Amino acid sequence: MSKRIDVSDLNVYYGDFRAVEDVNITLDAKSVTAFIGPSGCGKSTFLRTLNRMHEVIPGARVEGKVLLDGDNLYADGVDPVTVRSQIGMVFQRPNPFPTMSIRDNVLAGVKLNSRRMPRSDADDLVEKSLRGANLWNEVKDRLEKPGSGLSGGQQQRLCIARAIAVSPDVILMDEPCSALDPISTLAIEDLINELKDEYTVVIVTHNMQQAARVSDKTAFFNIAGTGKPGKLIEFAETATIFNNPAEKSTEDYVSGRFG
Ligand SMILES: Nc1ncnc2c1ncn2[C@@H]1O[C@H](COP(=O)(O)OP(=O)(O)OP(=O)(O)O)[C@@H](O)[C@H]1O
Repeated sequence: MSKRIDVSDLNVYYGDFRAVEDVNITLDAKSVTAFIGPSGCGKSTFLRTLNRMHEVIPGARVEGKVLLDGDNLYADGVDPVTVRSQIGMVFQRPNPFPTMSIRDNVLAGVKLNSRRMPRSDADDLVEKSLRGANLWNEVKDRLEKPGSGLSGGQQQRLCIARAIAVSPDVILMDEPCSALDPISTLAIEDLINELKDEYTVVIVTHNMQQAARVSDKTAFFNIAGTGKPGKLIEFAETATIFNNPAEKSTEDYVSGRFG
């Protein structure tokens, strides 16, 4: 089930360094939100705080609130592993488990959450997830072969199948197409468009056309200089960000004048 994320007064630190300052934003359910901005402005750092993935980085910490349909992900007693099953993540480089079969890759997250299920239920889930990731027809005859035998674009769709197999509410994608060729990129973009019927999708991208093609709303982040924190400058409907932004720095960035 797709859920809304409300972020308030969020600051992110690596040790003493404040990497992201005072973000307030609402990410709508059943929609795609794109994060854009120049290198180092904190897009990935901020994205990771939405499912507590930053906690695997020593010294990384947050102040502020992230609510998933009203429930604070940072409240006392909330298990980050549970958070990550509600809010899945797809990374820049496709990262299937290389020696694991395609089938077991899809089921990897489900097994991690220690859900045991009968073989026929697992088969159904594998098919449903691979269909959901637009990969089923390409792999249905080789489910027992290793995930590493797929093309880069197929591997990324396998990772998306693995993410949706645990029935998350939200899918975070950190530059999911940056390692892919144009055809595979279009396949992922089509898929993102379909995923928003069921999930809240957030995507970090350096590709302006991609942000314009796939997202409903766009958040522009910027940084005043090296050593300064990244900030959310403007957040609006994607058409507004690209055609009629309120801030000059947004206009400069989307028109390619910097970044
Ligand atoms: N693991 C880390 N430890 C310390 N500092 C980090 C770490 N990861 C990122 N940073 C710093 O935090 C700031 C934001 O980095 P981040 O990777 O979030 O930016 P970004 O906007 O996603 O950049 P890019 O577009 O280049 O991927 C940068 O100054 C970066 O050097």
